[in-house]
Amino acid sequence: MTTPTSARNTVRGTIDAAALRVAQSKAQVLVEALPWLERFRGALVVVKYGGNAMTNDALKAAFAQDVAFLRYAGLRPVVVHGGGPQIAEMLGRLGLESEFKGGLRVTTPEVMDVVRMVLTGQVGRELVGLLNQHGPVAVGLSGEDASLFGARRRSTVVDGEEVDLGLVGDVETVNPSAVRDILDAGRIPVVSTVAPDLDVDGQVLNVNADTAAAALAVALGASKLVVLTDVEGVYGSWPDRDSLLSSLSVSGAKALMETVDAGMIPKLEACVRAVEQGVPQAHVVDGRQPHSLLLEVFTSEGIGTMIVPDQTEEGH
Ligand SMILES: Nc1ncnc2c1ncn2[C@@H]1O[C@H](COP(=O)(O)OP(=O)(O)O)[C@@H](O)[C@H]1O
Ligand SMILES: CC(=O)N[C@@H](CCC(=O)OP(=O)(O)O)C(=O)O
Repeated sequence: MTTPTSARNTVRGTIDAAALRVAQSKAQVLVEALPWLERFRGALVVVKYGGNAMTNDALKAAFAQDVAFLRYAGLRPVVVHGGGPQIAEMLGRLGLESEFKGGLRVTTPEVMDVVRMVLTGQVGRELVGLLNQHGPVAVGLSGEDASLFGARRRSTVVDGEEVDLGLVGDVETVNPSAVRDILDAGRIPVVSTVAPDLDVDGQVLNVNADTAAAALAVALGASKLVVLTDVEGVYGSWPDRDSLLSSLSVSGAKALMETVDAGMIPKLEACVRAVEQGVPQAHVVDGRQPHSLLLEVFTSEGIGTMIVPDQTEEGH
C-alpha cells in the first residue's frame, strides 16, 4: 500500500501565482467530483475490464488505482474481467489454434482447459494482486464458485447459417450470494467468467465476458455497468472517427447492432441486456486511456458512450 507523504515540518517558501492557480485547479477537480460522490455513495458498479484494455503494466496499475479509489470513496465496485488476447497468447505458446465466429471463440475441450487456466489462474490473479497493493481488499472468484454462474451451450449464426461453437455458453442463471458476501465484508470481488454447464455435470463453458458482466450487473441490481475496451466508445458509423456517440438509447443500440463489427456486438448486446433488465445506465469507455473509469464516474461530462433506456436524457 502506498503511504501518503506528509508535508509537515518542511518549508514551502512563497507560493507564487502560478502555483496557486495549479493548486486551485486541483481543488476544482475534487469539487467537481462532489455531486457524483454524493449520488453514487454506496452504489454498486460492475466494471468489465476487457483483455484488449490490459495492454501494459502502467495501464493495469492505473485501473487498479481507479477501482481502489471507487471503493475508498464509498462505492461498491465489482470487477468482471476478460482476457481474450491473453488466452490467444497462451494458446500460441502451446501450439493450439482457435478461431472466432460471430465474436465468440470456437472452443474445443483442449482450448477450454486453456481458457479456464488463463482467466482464473492468470488474469484474475494478476488483477487481485494489483488491487491488493491498495489494501487487503480484492478477492478473486470464478463463475464456478458457489454456483455464481450457470450456462447453457449456444451456437451462433454467421451469414444466415447456424454455426457450432463447441464449449461456448450463455449465462442463464446467476447466484450472486458469494459476490454479495465479499461486498458485505467491504471487499472487491474480481470475477473470471468461466461458467458450469447446467446440462452436463462437471463440464465448464467459455462465456463472453461482456455478457457475463451484464448478467451479473442485473442480478446484483447494479447502478451502472462500465465496459472498458480498446476504443473510445461506440461509433455511429464505424470506422468514421467523427461519429463517436456520447449517448445511445436501447433502441438506438439495437439498431446499431445490425451494422457493427464482431467485437462490438457482444458489448452492445451486454449493455442492452443490462439496461433492459433494470440497470439504469451502461457505459462503453476507452480502457487504453489511463483513469478512464474515474473520469467516467466522477466528472460531469463523463467519457465514452452511455447507453440508457429509451426516452432518458439524463447526465451520467
Ligand atoms: N461501431 C463501433 N464502435 C466502436 N468500435 C467498433 C464498432 N464496430 C466495431 N468496433 C470494433 O470493436 C472493437 C472492440 O471489441 P474487442 O476488441 O472485442 O474488445 P474487448 O477485448 O475489450 O472485449 C473495437 O476495437 C473496434 O475495432
Ligand atoms: C466465448 C468467448 O469468446 N469467450 C472469450 C472469453 C474472454 C473474453 O471475453 O475476453 P475479452 O473481454 O478480453 O474479449 C474468449 O475465449 O476470448
